[in-house]
Amino acid sequence: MATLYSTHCRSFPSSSNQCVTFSKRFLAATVSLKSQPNFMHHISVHTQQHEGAVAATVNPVENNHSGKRPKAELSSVTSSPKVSQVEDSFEKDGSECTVSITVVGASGDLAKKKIFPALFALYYEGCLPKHFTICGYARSKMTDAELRNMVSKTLTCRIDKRENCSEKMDQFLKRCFYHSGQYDSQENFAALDKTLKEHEGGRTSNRLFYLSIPPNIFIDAVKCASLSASSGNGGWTRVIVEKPFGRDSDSSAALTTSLKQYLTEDQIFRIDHYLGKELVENLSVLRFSNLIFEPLWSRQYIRNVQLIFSEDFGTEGRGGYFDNYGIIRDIMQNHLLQILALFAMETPVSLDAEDIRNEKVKVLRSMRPLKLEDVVLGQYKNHTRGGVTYPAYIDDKTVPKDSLTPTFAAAALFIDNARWDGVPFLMKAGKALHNKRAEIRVQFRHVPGNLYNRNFGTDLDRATNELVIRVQPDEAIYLKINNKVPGLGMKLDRSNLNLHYAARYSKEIPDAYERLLLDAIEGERRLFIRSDELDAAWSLFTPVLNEIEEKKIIPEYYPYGSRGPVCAHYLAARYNVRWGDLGLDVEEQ
Ligand SMILES: NC(=O)C1=CN([C@@H]2O[C@H](COP(=O)(O)OP(=O)(O)OC[C@H]3O[C@@H](n4cnc5c(N)ncnc54)[C@H](OP(=O)(O)O)[C@@H]3O)[C@@H](O)[C@H]2O)C=CC1
Ligand SMILES: O=C1O[C@H](COP(=O)(O)O)[C@@H](O)[C@H](O)[C@H]1O
Repeated sequence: MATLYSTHCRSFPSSSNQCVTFSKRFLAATVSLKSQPNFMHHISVHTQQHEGAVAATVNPVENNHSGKRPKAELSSVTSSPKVSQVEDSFEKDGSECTVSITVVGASGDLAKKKIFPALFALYYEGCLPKHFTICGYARSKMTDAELRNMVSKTLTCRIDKRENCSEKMDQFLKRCFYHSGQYDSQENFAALDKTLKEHEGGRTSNRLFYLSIPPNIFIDAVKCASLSASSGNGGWTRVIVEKPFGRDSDSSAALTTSLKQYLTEDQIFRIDHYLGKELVENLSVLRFSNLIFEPLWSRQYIRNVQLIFSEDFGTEGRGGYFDNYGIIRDIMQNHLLQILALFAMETPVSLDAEDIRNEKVKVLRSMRPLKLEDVVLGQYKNHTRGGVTYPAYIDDKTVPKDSLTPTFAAAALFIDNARWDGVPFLMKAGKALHNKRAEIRVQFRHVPGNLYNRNFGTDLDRATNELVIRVQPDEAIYLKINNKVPGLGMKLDRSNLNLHYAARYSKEIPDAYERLLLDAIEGERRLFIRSDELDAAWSLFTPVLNEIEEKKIIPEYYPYGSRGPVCAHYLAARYNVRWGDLGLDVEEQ
């Protein structure tokens, strides 16, 4: 089974008698579960006729809501006439399971922009189970038809497969329903439970709640969902929680404690959507499946690592949320730190979620808490270019005029372990900069000796090998090397060995939310944040965040659309580093 690792879409065959169908990827990732007798006694695996799919029939080990994938079960069923008119997947023998996905906060920005489109993409790709229900839940009054109309505006057909798209959209929308209610009303959630049951038609119900709501109402919603709308008949109940997971160590711990009053850790899927991005997912593959990289992956050969995030727009309507958090909490403590952990962790024992997350926690716990002198803060100010005036951060109506909240930060972090001792991990994240980009840059040490030094002139950094993993946009992995310019002379040049995804693969890259939603449905936790990871992440940033707030540190003001504060260069220079994204080679622009 270990050789089955594959990113093939996980299709759900329609034959009955299969509560849960797993991807090859999942089977590979769960190899280590062999050692858990309870798991292997209750799972039988057989291959499907068609290429790429492997199905597993799972019998219940015990009947509870732990959210572990193997606990799905078969159930007896009674048909709901209302539902059976809509859905053709009802199995008369009652052997089917169903998944109900409730988007809590369905009227909001994230739901419209990301969650519903991702669910449609999964449906389009045949990745959802045969029988499923999607239910929007929010306080706004809406009919099913109004929800469908709202959702339909943001659904897109996949670029590489437009066939039957509108037909598929209609079919998908018929599976979408809406239920209006308060987030703190058990009664309203009990009514939701009733609606879900009607759609589930007596099948074993697996329930996924996606909390797409502001953090101050997370616990109310979790309490009500858990007490009044959990799966009641042997299926699992899982909750996807969106960031922010608190704003420092204490509030994060308090959130975890409150969540655990109603859910087990296994049921909580803390989402960091950067972990669902294709090139972040590829990081471990690149490193652990290519002999040429892993031996170089240490202080011996790597001079510094840079994690860079930039956006070419400001807070744009999200200032109310952002002002309470700032860029360090919004991007660094989660997205960039998660990438860093995956980049720097030791080889996990297996691809099992717990093995990977154990290694991530270890590396996070080996890091030094960030110090104020290793941080640069910035905030964007207005700027007029080409007759257009771009607003300052404090021009956002939801932001106080005297706000010191950083919209840009650069930081130098260190991992005090044998592999990374002394290697600066530089982070840079900002809004309203000159471009939109997320990338990992690995700068290698200079070649020892001076055979070709004079060909590089005085600037040895020009000759440094650099591996760039461009997460977005225009995904690519390229390695900067030195080579000879063809001809009779001896002139050296810099070139890129380039894996440019758009040129190499014609298939559209799935959105991060698609991968993560599918993982949550399948019970794959590898890309979700465990509570001890979260604690370790906050421990690194909480002291400096407190100090920034207590000392009211004034950020450096940078013009909207610029490259950000100049001080970021001084920070890098202190560690003998030059930001790789500045002197961009022509082919990188
Ligand atoms: N938008 C984005 O790009 C991203 C968002 N997130 C996180 O995802 C979650 C949802 O984000 P987003 O959709 O932007 O959030 P919204 O502010 O759009 O809120 C979602 C819904 O929650 C309800 N709501 C809003 N404010 C309140 C309130 N004070 N009390 C009770 N209900 C309220 C509203 O629905 P109704 O009034 O109908 O009940 C609203 O439509 C948040 O935790 C956010 O931090 C994370 C990453 C990116
Ligand atoms: O989590 C967040 O991410 C977005 C950036 O996500 P991307 O996938 O578009 O790169 C960021 O704009 C937002 O501030 C932050 O909360």
